[in-house]
Amino acid sequence: MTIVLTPVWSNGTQKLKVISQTPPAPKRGLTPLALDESVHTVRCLNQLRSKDKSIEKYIYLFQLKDADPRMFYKLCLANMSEITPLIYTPTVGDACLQFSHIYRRPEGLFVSLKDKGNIGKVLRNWPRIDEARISVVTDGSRILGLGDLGLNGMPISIGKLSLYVAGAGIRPSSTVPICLDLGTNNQKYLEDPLYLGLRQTRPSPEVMTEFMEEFMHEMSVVFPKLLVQFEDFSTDKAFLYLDSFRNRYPVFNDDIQGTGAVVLSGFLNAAKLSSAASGLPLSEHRILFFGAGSAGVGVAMQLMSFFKLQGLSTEEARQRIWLVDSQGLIFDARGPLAEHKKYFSRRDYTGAPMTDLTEILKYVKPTALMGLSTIKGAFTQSVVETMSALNPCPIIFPLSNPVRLSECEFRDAVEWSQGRVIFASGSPFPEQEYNGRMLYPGQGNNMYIFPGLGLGAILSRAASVTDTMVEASSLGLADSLTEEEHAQGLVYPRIERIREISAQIARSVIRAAQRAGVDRSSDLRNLTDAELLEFVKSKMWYP
Ligand SMILES: NC(=O)C1=CN([C@@H]2O[C@H](COP(=O)(O)OP(=O)(O)OC[C@H]3O[C@@H](n4cnc5c(N)ncnc54)[C@H](O)[C@@H]3O)[C@@H](O)[C@H]2O)C=CC1
Ligand SMILES: CC(=O)C(=O)O
Ligand SMILES: [Mg+2]
Repeated sequence: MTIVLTPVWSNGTQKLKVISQTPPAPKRGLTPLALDESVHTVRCLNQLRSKDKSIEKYIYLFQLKDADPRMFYKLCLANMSEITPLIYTPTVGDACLQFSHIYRRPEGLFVSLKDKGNIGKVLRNWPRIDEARISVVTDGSRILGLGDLGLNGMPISIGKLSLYVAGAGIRPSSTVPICLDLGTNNQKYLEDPLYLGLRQTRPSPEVMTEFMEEFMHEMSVVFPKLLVQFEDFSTDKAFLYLDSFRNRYPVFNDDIQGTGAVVLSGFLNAAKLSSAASGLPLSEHRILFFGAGSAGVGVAMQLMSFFKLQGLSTEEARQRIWLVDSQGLIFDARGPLAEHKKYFSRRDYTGAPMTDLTEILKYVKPTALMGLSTIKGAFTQSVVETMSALNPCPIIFPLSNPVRLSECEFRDAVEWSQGRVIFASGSPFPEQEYNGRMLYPGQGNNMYIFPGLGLGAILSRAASVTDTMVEASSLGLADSLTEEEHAQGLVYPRIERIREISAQIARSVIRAAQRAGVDRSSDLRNLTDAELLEFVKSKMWYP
C-alpha cells in the first residue's frame, strides 16, 4: 500500500502530510492489462533509452520508481552500469541543480529550520516509522562539488538510498531520504521564483548546532532502529557533527568515512600494481592530496591505515602524506590553518609558499596524486607528465564529482602517461584503447562502501559506527576482486557484482562491530563466517 504525500505550505514552511492512500485494487473485470513482465521490462528499458538527455532519463526513472518501484529496481539490478550514472553521479548533480524546476511530486522528508522546537512532530509524519532502518540526511550545503544547493540537495539523499536498495538489498520501505531546509547562501536560488526551499540565508553556527542537537535526539526517539548517514554537509559542519554525534547515535559521515574507505580500498590494489612495476616497497609510497576539505582530509586519515598495515608507526604514516589546498602546499610556517588541516600540515618545509602543482610534485615526488578539489582539469598535461616521469605506473585518482568537475579525464590521463596510469575517478569514464590494449578506469566512489557498511551496521544493530567497522568495509572491498578483475588491472570490482560485494562487506562490518562490542544482535556472534554470509544474503530484498 502506497501512501500519497502532498506538500502543505504554512508561513513559507514546507511540510508533508498524508492526504490519501492508493485506491484499492480495481474490481475483477477492471484489472489493467495482464502484462508479460519480461516484455514489459523491455518496454520500460526502451522508453528509458528513447530519451536523449540524461536529465530526461532521470525524470523517467524517478517517475517509474514512484509508479512501479519493483520494475525500477529490477531495471537497476539488471543494468547497473547503465543506470547508476543516471540515478547517481553525474546525472544526480544536474537533478539537484534543477530540482525546483523538474519537481513532480514529493519524495522523502523535508525538515525546516522553522520546525525547530517541533522536529519530533514533523518526523512522526513519516508513514512507515516502524520499518525505517536507514536515513541519508543532507543539509544541501555542499552537494557533490556544486556548492550550496539548499533544499535542492534532496535528490542526493534519494539517489544514495536508491543505491542502498539496488546495491545492498535494503527494503525500499526501510529508507528515509531527508533534506534539512535551513536556508541557502546561494543567491541564485534565493531569487528563483520556483525555488522550493526557505528564502533566507543560512543560520549562525550556534542556531545550526541547536537545530542538529534537537534533530538527532528526535530521530533517535522516533526511529529507534535507524542508522543515519550524513551526506554533503559543508566541510566545517561535516567534521563538527560527525565528532559531536558519532559516540551518541548510530551515524557515519559518507564524505569523510565512506570516501576514506573506498579510496583506501582502491589504493591498496593500485599500490600493489604500481610497486610491482617500480619495485618500491609498499611502505615507501608517498601520497599528495590536491584538495583538503572533508573528503581530502577524510581520505588522508583513512590512508594512514595503509601505511600502518605495512608496519609503519602513526607518525611515520603521517609523514607519507602531503596536502594542497587553494593556497598551495599546506605547511606550518604558512600561517593559521583550519582545524581539520592541521594534522597533516608539514613541519619539515619552511620555504616560500608553493602554489604551482607541477612544482609541488617535483618537490614531494609522490607515487600517488588524489584530487578532491572540485577543480575541473587541475591535473593538466604537465601534471600527468610530471607524475609519469616520477613513476613507471603513476597512481592518479581525480575523485571530484560530478564528472564535469573531475580534475582529469581518463582519456587524457592515458594519453599523457602513455598508457601507464593507474586511474580511478569519482564519476564514471568510458574505457580507452591504447596501443591495441583496452584500459579500464576505476570508479573510486563511496557508492561501493556505504550500501555494505550500512547493511552490516543495520543487521548487527550497531549502537555506533566505529573506525574499525569503516576500515573493515574497506578491506572487504579490496579483497573482493576476482582473478579476472585483477588480471585486467582493475582496482575496484565491476559494479555489476555490487550485491555480492555488499554482502561480503556487510559480513566484515558485522564482525568488526562484534569485536568492538557495539553490536546488539548478539545471536549473530554464534554463526560461522559462511553462515553469517548466508544470513546477510538472506536478508536482502529482491524486486
Ligand atoms: N569520489 C567520491 O566518492 C567523493 C568525492 N567527493 C568530491 O570531493 C570534492 C570535495 O569535497 P569536499 O572536501 O567536501 O569539499 P570542500 O569544498 O570542503 O574541499 C575542497 C578543497 O579543495 C581545495 N581547493 C579549492 N580550489 C583549489 C585550487 N584551485 N587548488 C587547490 N586546492 C583547491 C579547497 O581549499 C578545499 O580544501 C567534491 O567534488 C566532492 O564531490 C566527495 C566525497 C566522495
Ligand atoms: C560521492 C559523494 O559522496 C560526493 O561527491 O559528495
Ligand atoms: Mg557526498
